[in-house]
Amino acid sequence: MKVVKFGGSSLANAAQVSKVVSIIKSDQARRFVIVSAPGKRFDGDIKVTDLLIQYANATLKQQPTETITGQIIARYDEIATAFNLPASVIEGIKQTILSLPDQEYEDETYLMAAFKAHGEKMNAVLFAQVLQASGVRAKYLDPHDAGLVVTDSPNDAEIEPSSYQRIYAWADSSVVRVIPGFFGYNTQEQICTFSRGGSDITGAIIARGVHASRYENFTDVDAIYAANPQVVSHPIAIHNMTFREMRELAYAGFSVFHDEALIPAIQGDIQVVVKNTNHPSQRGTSIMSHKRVNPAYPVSGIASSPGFCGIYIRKYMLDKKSVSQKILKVLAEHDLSYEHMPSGIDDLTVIMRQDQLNADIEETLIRELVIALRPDEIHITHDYALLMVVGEGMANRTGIMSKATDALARQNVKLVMVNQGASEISMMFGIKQAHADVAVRALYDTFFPDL
Ligand SMILES: Nc1ncnc2c1ncn2[C@@H]1O[C@H](COP(=O)(O)OP(=O)(O)O)[C@@H](O)[C@H]1O
Ligand SMILES: N[C@@H](CC(=O)OP(=O)(O)O)C(=O)O
Repeated sequence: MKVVKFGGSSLANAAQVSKVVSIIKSDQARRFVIVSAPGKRFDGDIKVTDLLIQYANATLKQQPTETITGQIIARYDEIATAFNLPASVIEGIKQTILSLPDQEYEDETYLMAAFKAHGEKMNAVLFAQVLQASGVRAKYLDPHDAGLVVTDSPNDAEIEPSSYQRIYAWADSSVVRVIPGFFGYNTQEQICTFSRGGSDITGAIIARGVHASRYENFTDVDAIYAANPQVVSHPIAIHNMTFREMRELAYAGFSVFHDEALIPAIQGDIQVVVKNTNHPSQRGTSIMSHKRVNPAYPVSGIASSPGFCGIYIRKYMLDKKSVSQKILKVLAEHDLSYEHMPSGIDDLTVIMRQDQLNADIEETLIRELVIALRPDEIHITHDYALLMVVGEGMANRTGIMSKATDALARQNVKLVMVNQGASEISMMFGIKQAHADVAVRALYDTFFPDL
């Protein structure tokens, strides 16, 4: 039995939804369908999740919301009309969207989570009706009834492992179950979402829960490519990759699959196949625990991710143990997380995601670090990107680092951080965000010559 997830691009309008119906009808093994909210129909369009975020913010600021709710409801109406669904379906969706501000929420963060989640919830309700109208025996299954319980972190939740046993109770369902992605409920029965792009996570959780033989993730590309196709033109497709390669690449910018979604798949040892809704017969990319490495191509992929900053600290006679403990304490007090902390004899840089900070938090952070560490120098540098070279074939190979740094030097890409050794299948560089695309292209041309 297979679990299939369709991303926002696959459900953006009625024409895309028709393709999804055909994909489900073409394989009886596709029993659990996870849906995202309608995504972008064209460049410059707005995803329903982003419209819902605007709606939540307008509600919180007590601003008018008619225009935004009109845009949200129109997205579902377009699909309901194309499939000739009864008027009661769109009426139900409309009333649910309009009544979101009238519900009770513990605070603003729970309100935001509940508004966002309704993009997927309404789409799953609608898509179950579309399937029925197309002759498929299908029913909506809410994450609550599926037993999908998550941690109490309204907009960045994680699965509670006890959920898997409850989900398993649905494994023998006699009808196709349509489940909204992206959210679950905490133990107080409040909606909490995963991080953005988190419908991939729901798909993997359901796949592990029902012991699926395969988790198919349908999107808008024929495969996962060795580099982002928006950066490198016509990159080579990766048809087989390992879980750990995908996890590192997803972390470093391959936004096609969420890095957290690999964890349930690894735990359940479930093959993940990324496929294209627009070309479902293409083989796509298979992600499993093992693969045969081609010695000619030790590198599988090159990724870059923007939005990092570094707090640079210089202190002579730096006692690493006490300094890092003090830094971690200050960060924890502000609920901030860091990604890397490379250090030298007198220097240390804390690399963090910049979206956690603003001018006020930065000022406080620097003030508290000065008090805690008495550094000789401290400053924050913004707009770094992390650049990652990943491949199972890199383990036990020499010369890869020098090839990479040579290629970057030829393009005048300055390295602010290098990390090799944390994982035997990857190396990481900190570079200026403005250099990221040039750097990805330089590394791609080096590791995939003549392709
Ligand atoms: N290495 C890569 N291979 C394929 N796609 C990539 C890669 N890196 C980034 N992407 C982007 O990921 C997009 C698909 O992911 P996403 O937008 O989340 O789709 P969905 O709406 O199906 O969830 C592609 O359109 C592509 O632009
Ligand atoms: N709709 C949510 C969750 C998601 O996974 O969406 P998509 O499948 O379109 O990436 C988001 O935009 O974050």
